[in-house]
Amino acid sequence: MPEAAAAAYRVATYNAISARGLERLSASHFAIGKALADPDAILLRSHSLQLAEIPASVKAIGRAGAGVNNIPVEEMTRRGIPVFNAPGANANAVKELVLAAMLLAARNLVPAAGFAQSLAPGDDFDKRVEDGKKQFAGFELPGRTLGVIGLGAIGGLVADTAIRMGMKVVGYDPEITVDNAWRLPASVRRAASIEEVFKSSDFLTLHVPLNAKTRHLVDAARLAGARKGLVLLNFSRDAVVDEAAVLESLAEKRMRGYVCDFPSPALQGHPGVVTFPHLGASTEEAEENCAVMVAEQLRAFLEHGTIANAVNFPAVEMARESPHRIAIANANVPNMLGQISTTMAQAGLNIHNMVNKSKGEMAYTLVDLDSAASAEVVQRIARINGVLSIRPIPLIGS
Ligand SMILES: NC(=O)c1ccc[n+]([C@@H]2O[C@H](COP(=O)([O-])OP(=O)(O)OC[C@H]3O[C@@H](n4cnc5c(N)ncnc54)[C@H](O)[C@@H]3O)[C@@H](O)[C@H]2O)c1
Ligand SMILES: O=C(O)CC[C@@H](O)C(=O)O
Repeated sequence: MPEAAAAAYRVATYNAISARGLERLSASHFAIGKALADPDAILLRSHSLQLAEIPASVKAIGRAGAGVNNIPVEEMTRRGIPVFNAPGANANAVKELVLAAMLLAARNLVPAAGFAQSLAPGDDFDKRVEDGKKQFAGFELPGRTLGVIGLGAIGGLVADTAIRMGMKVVGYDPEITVDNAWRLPASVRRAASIEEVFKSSDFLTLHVPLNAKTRHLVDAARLAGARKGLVLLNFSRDAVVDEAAVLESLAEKRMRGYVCDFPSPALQGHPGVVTFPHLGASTEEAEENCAVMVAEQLRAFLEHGTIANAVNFPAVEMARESPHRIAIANANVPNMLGQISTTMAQAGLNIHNMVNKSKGEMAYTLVDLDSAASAEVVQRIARINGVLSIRPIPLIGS
């Protein structure tokens, strides 16, 4: 493909990425293609890279969404590769589906719609409608208690909307950010423990990332302590819930229902379960928001080395004042900057501007030089113990 050969950067896509996002990667600089070979960046949604061989050419991964459990983030960090996501960009879409889930569970809408659709035509049609409806009588939401586990972008919106609908909300999030805490309505009650949320909720909704701490966060012991008649809503990830424990609780009629975004063979056909095909972020608006946000982040990183919303890298901004920029990811240990700048000085390079930020065990440095670093100097820096990746970033014309 001649265009691909001419472009400065190659982006391999997996899953359907909104065209509005891809437009942010101009054709003059970016060759974009499904599973393109030797990519500089990978742009995906739920496609799993966990067992994939990620090519040596890859410099960044962009997740057009929130959850990054489909990406081997720790391995990427060791390789000095940032993993970007789109925080909050699909939160409203998920919130709306959670509301739909609460309403459909409270009013028995799925079986009721199935019943109405299944009625055969006949003289007594209207009578059969009226006789049948009794079995689907439900309840209303005001005054009921919604437990929210995880009060980030989605959990915060769900809590706020539930309060506006007259529900009581009890929340649990030991790692809540100050900004998210400020955004919560004052009437959200803070639970002292996760067990307290199970004990006091009519509905319980999960909005945590899937990781080692949240795997099977909903298990048999917690469900045993739940309020009778609980409706569990899972729009987080399948493995946050122990499905076998949920099915047992439903069979014993302790739980009223389980509504989730993750169908599985074990859940198929169960009358107390409603599943959707991972639809939470599937709105035009959310797909566009996520794709635009992550495409812009990838473009800024590839063209200038700056970083916003990487889950494993610090945020780094530096106005471009030189065509000779170098980006270095390194272990966050003493004397890395000293060794890097000494190597540059020994090669006669003058540092025009520099920024260094750290996040956890890794750090990231952007250096603008007054003249170009030779390939040999770049190699010398790459060999410094603790340097994870190094990339000269030429300034490309518009
Ligand atoms: N169904 C879908 O299509 C869909 C769409 C978007 C997000 N998601 C899932 O929802 C998750 C949350 O998305 P978000 O945008 O709200 O993310 P977010 O990062 O804004 O919020 C996650 C919140 O969970 C909290 N948390 C982490 N561990 C916790 C724990 N052990 N107990 C309680 N709280 C904990 C964090 O402190 C944070 O406030 C994503 O990671 C993803 O797995 C699903
Ligand atoms: O891309 C999707 O359709 C799902 C995204 C969602 O699971 C997320 O974590 O943002």
